[in-house]
Amino acid sequence: MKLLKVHGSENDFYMLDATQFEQSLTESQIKQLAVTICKRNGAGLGDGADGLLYVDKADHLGPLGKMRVINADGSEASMCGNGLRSVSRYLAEQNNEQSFTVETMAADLPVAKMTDLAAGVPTYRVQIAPVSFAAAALKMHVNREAQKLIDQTIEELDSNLRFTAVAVPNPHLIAFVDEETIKGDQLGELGRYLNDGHNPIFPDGVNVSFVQIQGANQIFVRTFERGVGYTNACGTGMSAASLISVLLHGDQINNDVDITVKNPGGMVMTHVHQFKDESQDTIDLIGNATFVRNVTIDLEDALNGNFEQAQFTDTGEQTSYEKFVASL
Ligand SMILES: N[C@@H](CCC[C@H](N)C(=O)O)C(=O)O
Repeated sequence: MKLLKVHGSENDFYMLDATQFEQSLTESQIKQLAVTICKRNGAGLGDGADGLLYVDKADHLGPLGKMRVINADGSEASMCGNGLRSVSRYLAEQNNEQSFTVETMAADLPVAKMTDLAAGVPTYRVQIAPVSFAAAALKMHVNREAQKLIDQTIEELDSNLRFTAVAVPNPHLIAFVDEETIKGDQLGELGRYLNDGHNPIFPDGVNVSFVQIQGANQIFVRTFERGVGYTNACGTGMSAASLISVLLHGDQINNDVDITVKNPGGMVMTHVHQFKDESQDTIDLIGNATFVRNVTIDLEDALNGNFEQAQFTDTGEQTSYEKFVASL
């Protein structure tokens, strides 16, 4: 089996092209593979990963391919912004196309190759959509079954932080904080509680992001992800944070020019497109799609967590990415 280790803003994944198999993997094999290879600290394949990007043929005419996203804990997500950039690059290079759509769980999304952010840093734009603020879409039960949560406190969580919840279409909970809070432990405490599978507010879990406004059209976002934990960046989280920044802090963050979104793993650009009907809103997410290494391993070995025979070949792209981050 061939795998590709990829990342977007150091949110890292193993990408698996399902078309290489004569017989499709079963659902339980896909989940088991994600859980086994993504483990960190030497327990998984290589340095592990935040998730598995499962690339397959599209189910219908139009898209160049289909992306499924399996988190490191084996749960499936409806969307992954950082992952979609790498999948877009993979499909672009396989099919010699620059602009096309990719099927995802909730929508076929337009993607395109862009000018590289820096030398040796391949860059793609992906659309993040559909957007919904509805509690039902978020599977959220908050503040006596409020239908939306926009810039409100949640007393059970914190009496000062003001939260906004939005599905893009995976669920996100966003709060604007100061520099000390963004660096502190509260994000992890909230993230662990809201993703414990028992809490009454988000029983299915939620991605939690703290956002700091750093200047005109510049924000910093740190995310605790559902199904993973802290990640270096979350593409849908940064897109959701950009939309909420425009909504709540339009004096500093607006749609006139791209928004610069810094994160612990690097930087992306976003652009929010707003419509009268907010369910039509979309966000462009522009950032690196770095292929770090090719991996070859026997499928049965990978499923059984036996990684001794795995072969790794670095692409050399990571050096260019690190140079780019150092220049920020
Ligand atoms: N890292 C991703 C989001 C992956 C899915 C998320 N953990 C979820 O369960 O919703 C991104 O870049 O968007």
